[in-house]
Amino acid sequence: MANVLRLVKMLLSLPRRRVNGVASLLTGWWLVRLLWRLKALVAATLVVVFAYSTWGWVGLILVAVVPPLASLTWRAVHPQSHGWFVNRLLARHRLRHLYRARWDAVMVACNLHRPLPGGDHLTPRLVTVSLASVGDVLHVRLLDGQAPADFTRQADELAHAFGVPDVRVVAAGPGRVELVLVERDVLAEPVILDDVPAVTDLRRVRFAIGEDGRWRTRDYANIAAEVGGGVPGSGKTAGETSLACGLIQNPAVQYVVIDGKGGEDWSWITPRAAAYCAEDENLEAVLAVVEQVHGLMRHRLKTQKRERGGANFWNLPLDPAHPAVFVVVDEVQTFTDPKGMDNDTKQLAFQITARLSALVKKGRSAGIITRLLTQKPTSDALPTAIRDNASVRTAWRVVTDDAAEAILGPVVRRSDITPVDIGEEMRGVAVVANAAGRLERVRFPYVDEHTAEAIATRVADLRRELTDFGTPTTDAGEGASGETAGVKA
Ligand SMILES: Nc1ncnc2c1ncn2[C@@H]1O[C@H](COP(=O)(O)OP(=O)(O)OP(=O)(O)O)[C@@H](O)[C@H]1O
Repeated sequence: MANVLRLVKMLLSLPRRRVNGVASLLTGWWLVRLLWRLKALVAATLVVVFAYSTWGWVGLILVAVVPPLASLTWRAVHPQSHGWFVNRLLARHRLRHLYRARWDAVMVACNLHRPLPGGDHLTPRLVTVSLASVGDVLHVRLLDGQAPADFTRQADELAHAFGVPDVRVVAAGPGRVELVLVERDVLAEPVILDDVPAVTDLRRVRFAIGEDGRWRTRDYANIAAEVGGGVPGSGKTAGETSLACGLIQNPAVQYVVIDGKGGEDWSWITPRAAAYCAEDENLEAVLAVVEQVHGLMRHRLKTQKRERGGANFWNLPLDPAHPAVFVVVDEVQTFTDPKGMDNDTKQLAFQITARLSALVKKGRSAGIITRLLTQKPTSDALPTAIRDNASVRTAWRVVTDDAAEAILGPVVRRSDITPVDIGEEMRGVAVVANAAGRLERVRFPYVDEHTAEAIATRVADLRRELTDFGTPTTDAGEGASGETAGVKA
């Protein structure tokens, strides 16, 4: 009895951790914990033992051959789900064995912990890891009182601690942050598509890939107009082409293209375009097309509520009988910059600019989205009345800060990210404002004109005349008729 009392006394005098250790040793709990930690190994061993004891050597051969064969078959039949599963396994493995093991030490070393009285400390919680083409993404729950900016300040230290060239910090919602461990610049390589999926939801239209390797989307229900600019050959037309290839596959979308270059950059869309005009000199033809779209806008604004039950196009169901109309004006400076024009042409240019300005200002609730592209992003080429009403701006490579500001606005002067830094060889890379209003670099995918033409031909039966939707016919110029070269309306 005295011995038992002595033992109890001794246990009570031991520190709590050591008591737990002794209890675990005596009850065998340590064995359960060890087996649980090594559960994958234990399960594999049990399968091998079972196979061998049941089928002998044949069982062992089956165990060695069946899983890789099953995996290969799965990958061949459904590569997406196979890739997803493998990535998940890999991400879990890295979370447990690579990142969680070092997380506390890294947080302390980078001063992102919070010391507690008594020498202990709290660290932000590493919730999970996902794999992106740019590198691993760590999903972190912040400590109370922390903000993503605390991590942004320590991005350099984090990059050194994790042994990667760069760490990008992305706010991922209240109390959450994502650390993107950048191992490669995904924007350095072109993204070439040999087909483009149809856009089914105009509120989530994929348009480019961000620096984390993920697609960026736009909500076209909230966009009246876009402006885009960049030096010749920077990728404006190609960027628009890849976007159009997805949109034209939607029966509730019609496309109008006016190409101020006067070339064949957009000829691929002819089979599917409700109106196509590649005139750089016959401004009457251009005005005729713009008048048609403007007429459709006015018609919708005046009749939509009475005929369809709502004044705002985007509150009504999307319907091929009432399609969203995308109007692309490439090299818009051809029509808006009056320098060097004779008086008659100036008059036409003035009318075109006035109509475009009205479309930009009032088109949204009529379901008309105007997209203006220019290689000359100055106030002559893009009148401020138009530019300032365009909520989405895309700057491909430009060479001056003034040009960058002309497209993106004054925000670019305060940002580390600027289209002036885009290298000449990085065609298709642009700077856009993300949903939070911050500038970011993206890469537009590239679809060659033959692929684009094949897509347009495939869905040519979705093409409708603008006059089918209540647009008054126009006699503004002979160039507006379908017979005139380069014009189809
Ligand atoms: N996203 C891209 N990925 C890879 N290459 C691209 C991309 N975009 C454009 N390019 C390359 O750059 C070339 C020029 O592109 P594009 O015609 O779109 O330039 P642009 O800015 O519209 O020029 P311009 O103002 O002279 O019309 C393309 O023919 C293609 O070779």
